[in-house]
Amino acid sequence: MEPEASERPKDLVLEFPMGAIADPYRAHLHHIIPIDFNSVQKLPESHVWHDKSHESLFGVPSADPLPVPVIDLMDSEASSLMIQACETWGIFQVIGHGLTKFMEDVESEAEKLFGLPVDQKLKALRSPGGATGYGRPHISPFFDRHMWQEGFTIMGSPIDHAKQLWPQDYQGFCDTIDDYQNQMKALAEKIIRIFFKSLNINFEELNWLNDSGLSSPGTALQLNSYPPCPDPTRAMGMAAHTDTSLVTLVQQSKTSGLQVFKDGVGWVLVQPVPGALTVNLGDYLHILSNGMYTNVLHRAVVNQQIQRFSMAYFYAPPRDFTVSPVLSRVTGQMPKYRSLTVKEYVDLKGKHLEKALSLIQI
Ligand SMILES: C=C1C[C@]23C[C@H]1CC[C@H]2[C@@]12CCC[C@@](C)(C(=O)O1)[C@H]2[C@@H]3C(=O)O
Ligand SMILES: O=C(O)CCC(=O)C(=O)O
Ligand SMILES: [Fe+2]
Repeated sequence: MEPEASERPKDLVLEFPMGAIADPYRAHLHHIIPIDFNSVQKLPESHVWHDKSHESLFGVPSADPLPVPVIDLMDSEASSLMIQACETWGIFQVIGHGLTKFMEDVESEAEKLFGLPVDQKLKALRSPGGATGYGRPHISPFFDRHMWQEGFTIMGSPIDHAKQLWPQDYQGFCDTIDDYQNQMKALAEKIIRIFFKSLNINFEELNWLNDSGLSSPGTALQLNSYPPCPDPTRAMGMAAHTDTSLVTLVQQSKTSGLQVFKDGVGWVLVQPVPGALTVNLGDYLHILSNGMYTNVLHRAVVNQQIQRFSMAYFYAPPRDFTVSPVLSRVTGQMPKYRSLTVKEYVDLKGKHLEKALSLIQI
């Protein structure tokens, strides 16, 4: 492996000619409408991925990398294991959460949704200014090629889009999604409490638990489908990115595809563990910890045989919350980032994607 292949790429987006519309909130329809995956036999030129900054999609790292840590929530050491995992990896898997039933239910709803005829799915298409509904990844406008993916983004209740997808029969989907979001929210808060405690932030004092007004957390549920791909080594499922969240809980189906970038190693596969949820640390915990906790760079690759699904639950602070490197106050080190509100950060990320962090560096 070339030595530079194991250095985390700094300015990902520079590798791609940015379209005129770099702001996801002003995406053109061609950044939103997925192709009809059933109708293509050969990988279209529009989906051939040019990614010069990383080693080839399926390149195996020279040294056998350590697997991503798997942590049992019932383990008395769970909290310190999570913290350890995030100083290095920025990602771990959790088992022992007792949520298997909810995970199975949501996966079968996702399968049902993406199995609908294309015309039906397009009825729930995300609008150019909108955040929720069916379509390509929100980060699509940053890339000059398309990803081999279709997604469905939910914020709060999915009822409006669900009615368009299943005019008579939307309730089951909505109930399953509501239950799942409630469970994921509780688990996300449990994990965030652990990290906040390590940073001397009192989660209870933040008063996010009361779900009203401006001070409620920003949450989203993203359902992803990656259809079988005729030429997987030349295509990309989900381009490399870090999540705009404190933590993201990712449920992978049995089929592997999620990869994380580990400094000094390169791309490492997150091996699906039955019943496990993957916890990705996002940008906000990275800033709050003054860079101590890694906001994990990750991507999803595709395969030729099996349609792969993933469900990602994003948990972010309320939009008016000021994110600043609190760890620097605790330890006396120099802050690496300037303080800014969640709203400001979202705007920066919408314009600059992964360069957003370097723009707020001190
Ligand atoms: C709450 C979020 C977080 C978003 C934007 C918004 C709704 C959907 C999320 C995703 C989901 C898919 C990957 C990603 C990179 C994308 O394209 O859309 C995510 C993005 C982010 O983490 O920035
Ligand atoms: O499909 C996956 O495993 C990852 C999806 C992802 O990173 C996301 O939705 O943010
Ligand atoms: Fe992600």
